[in-house]
Amino acid sequence: MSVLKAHGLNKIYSSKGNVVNTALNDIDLQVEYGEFVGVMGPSGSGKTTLLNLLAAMDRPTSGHIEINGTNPNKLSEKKLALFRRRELGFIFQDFNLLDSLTIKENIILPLVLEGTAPKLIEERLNPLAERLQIAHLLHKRTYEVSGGQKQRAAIARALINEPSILLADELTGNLDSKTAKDVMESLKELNERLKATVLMVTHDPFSASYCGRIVFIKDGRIFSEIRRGSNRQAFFQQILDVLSVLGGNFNDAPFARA
Ligand SMILES: Nc1ncnc2c1ncn2[C@@H]1O[C@H](COP(=O)(O)OP(=O)(O)OP(=O)(O)O)[C@@H](O)[C@H]1O
Repeated sequence: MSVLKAHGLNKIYSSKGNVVNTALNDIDLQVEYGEFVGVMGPSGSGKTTLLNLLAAMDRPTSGHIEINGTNPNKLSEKKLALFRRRELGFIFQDFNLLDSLTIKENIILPLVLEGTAPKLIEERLNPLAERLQIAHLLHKRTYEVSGGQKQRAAIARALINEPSILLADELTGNLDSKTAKDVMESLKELNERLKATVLMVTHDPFSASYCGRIVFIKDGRIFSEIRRGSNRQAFFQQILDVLSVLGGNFNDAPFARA
């Protein structure tokens, strides 16, 4: 069952009627229920643009998107806001937690906004916090916990309303390599145990090696796609091989880890 279907996506940035940039060109992408998909590509290849379109933050110039059977671009502003809150979970590089709230208040915010009953909120929160190993931190403020713990809280917040798909943008970009590994292992476990469907944009081949499939884009087009076998280390090597063919700027990526 497909959770996400994108067909023939084009995005042209223009200014005063003049084409400034063709950022995406005829992108077809399908994500199945329970998949863990990575999107990689050199700087400027169109990854953020693609994520923005899939997150319904921006509209394609042409093409069609369907998430859980709904085309978000056909919704009114009000319905779109609800759609994004119910169907999509977001994880960002800089966590996007509210510093004035506790970890628990941050995590449950999407349910509070929905007017969910406190009992149901607790029933959703507790197993998720346990699984992400942040149950002991729920009453702390964001500045009292580490970067990895903040990102775990952000993952919990993204999953608490059981979205159709989790969209992540460089979620390990602000984490050291050991913390990045721990966070990716947790995300992989949530993907496998809860069948959380994940689409993640990343520059980091190590983080990407936790995905089940990687889609590479170059100059706004799909360049290639690889699937993981049982061995993560072998997949890591395969990713490096594609990146070396792909070229572009991956200098900030930690190539040495496996
Ligand atoms: N608002 C905009 N107006 C005009 N051009 C834009 C705009 N946003 C992005 N672009 C251009 O579209 C292309 C794709 O950009 P995008 O940010 O999607 O790439 P990216 O792969 O996410 O890059 P990075 O890895 O550096 O974040 C680039 O050529 C970029 O300069």
